Amino acid sequence: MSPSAPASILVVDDEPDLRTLYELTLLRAGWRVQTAGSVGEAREHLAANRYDILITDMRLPDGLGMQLLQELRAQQRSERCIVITAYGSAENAVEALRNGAFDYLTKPVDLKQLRTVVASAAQGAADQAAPARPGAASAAAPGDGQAALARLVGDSAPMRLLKQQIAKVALSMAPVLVHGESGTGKELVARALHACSQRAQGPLIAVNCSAIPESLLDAEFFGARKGSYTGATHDRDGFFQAARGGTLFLDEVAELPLAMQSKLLRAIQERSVRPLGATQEEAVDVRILSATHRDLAREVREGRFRQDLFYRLNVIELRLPPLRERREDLPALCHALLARIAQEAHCEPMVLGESLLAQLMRHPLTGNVRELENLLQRAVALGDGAPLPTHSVDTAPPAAAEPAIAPAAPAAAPEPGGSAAPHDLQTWLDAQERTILLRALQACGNDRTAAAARLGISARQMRYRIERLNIPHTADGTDGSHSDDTH
Ligand SMILES: Nc1ncnc2c1ncn2[C@@H]1O[C@H](COP(=O)(O)OP(=O)(O)OP(=O)(O)O)[C@@H](O)[C@H]1O
Repeated sequence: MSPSAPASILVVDDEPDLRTLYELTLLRAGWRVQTAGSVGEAREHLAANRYDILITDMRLPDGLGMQLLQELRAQQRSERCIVITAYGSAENAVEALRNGAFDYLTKPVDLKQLRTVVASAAQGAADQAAPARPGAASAAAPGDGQAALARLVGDSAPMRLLKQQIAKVALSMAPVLVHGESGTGKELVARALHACSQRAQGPLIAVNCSAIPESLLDAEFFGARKGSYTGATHDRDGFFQAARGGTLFLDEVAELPLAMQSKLLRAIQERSVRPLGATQEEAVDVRILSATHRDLAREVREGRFRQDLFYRLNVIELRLPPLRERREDLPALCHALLARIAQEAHCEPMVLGESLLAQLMRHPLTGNVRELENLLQRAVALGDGAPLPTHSVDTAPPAAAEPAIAPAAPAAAPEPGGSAAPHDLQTWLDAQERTILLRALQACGNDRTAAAARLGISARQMRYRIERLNIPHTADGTDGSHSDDTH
């Protein structure tokens, strides 16, 4: 397709009335359309012509629309496929997306949604066909996409595979679940997926699901009308509306309470949301990405996560390898992180000494890249010669209640109100917070709810902070059970 020519579309449906309805809708929107009433007829058209988009019903008199999808894929054809599935048939929609469909539509097809989905597919086809500018990146990962992939530092085999997968799956509307331990870079993956997609010009709204108080979840996700709750002084958009035309990234999605999971499922299925206090649903054209460090299948088995939502979010799963599986990335990661630290501090990057690198190579780094970043910040603050803490942050014996990442020298860890300034405020603040949380947990016999109450924060906030700071399951370092892990 030349970037200026209207997209060409093949519509396959056995019901003549529907075929005509789709054809007229698409012609009126300015696209070129041909139609077929069966798999056989579609095959003939596809043998004779190239299209930008194939729209096919699932059930056809002589076979399944999915067969056409698989054949196009086997022939490595570039047509983007949109599958029309029966209402409520999540299996077909998910199977189509896993088979490489660009998107799906549910019967009865909403004509406005048809136009939106086709416009999105046509846009992607035009991007693919646009001649690459000299020095510009490939269509699969345009300039911003390449930059976002480059920000994901690492050239080890698992990272190379991951980057290939990102560039590939970014191109459709399929929901992606990013799975990886804390600090492995799940948010960076989500950003790269967005930047490599044709929605890159649209917004990316990243939401930390564990950080939102339960009572605000509805308004935050779906928006609220003026007066719908005390303090709602004006209409407010929610995350879904803010992400229109772009991507909604649900980080720590496993932490959503079950009631919210149902509402989220509905919003994804219906592609519309109803703001608090509103009478009408609003259509939202949003791609959903999500991430978790938990084993979501296990959360489903144990009744903490809805199976149907898991199924919808996990159409494509990307696994982020922990740092211990790609130790060879350490030097490049250190280099990139030191450059970033220097840029933020407006100083020259520290040159990584052999002995520090050797220490890092031996370090457990169970807190992954985030822990590496903290250790390097500490090394910059204290000088390369300072020995690293011997334990990883989340395996350090907390009985000593000394945060492993806390700068050791008094000058680097001043008392609040003291005259000396910390070299790195964030690391210092994190260290203080970690110590306070550990003390509260110890004082409350590891009861997180009680510790949260003692500190005047909600249990959700407590859980979020504990995870952010890689605090072990029990404040005495033993492997006890969670006391407040209800969802
Ligand atoms: N491959 C990488 N290259 C460069 N920086 C990275 C990489 N992976 C992670 N980081 C950095 O490590 C920090 C943690 O990354 P990020 O927040 O994406 O992790 P996460 O997996 O989402 O963690 P959590 O589950 O705790 O939220 C960030 O500062 C991020 O920029």
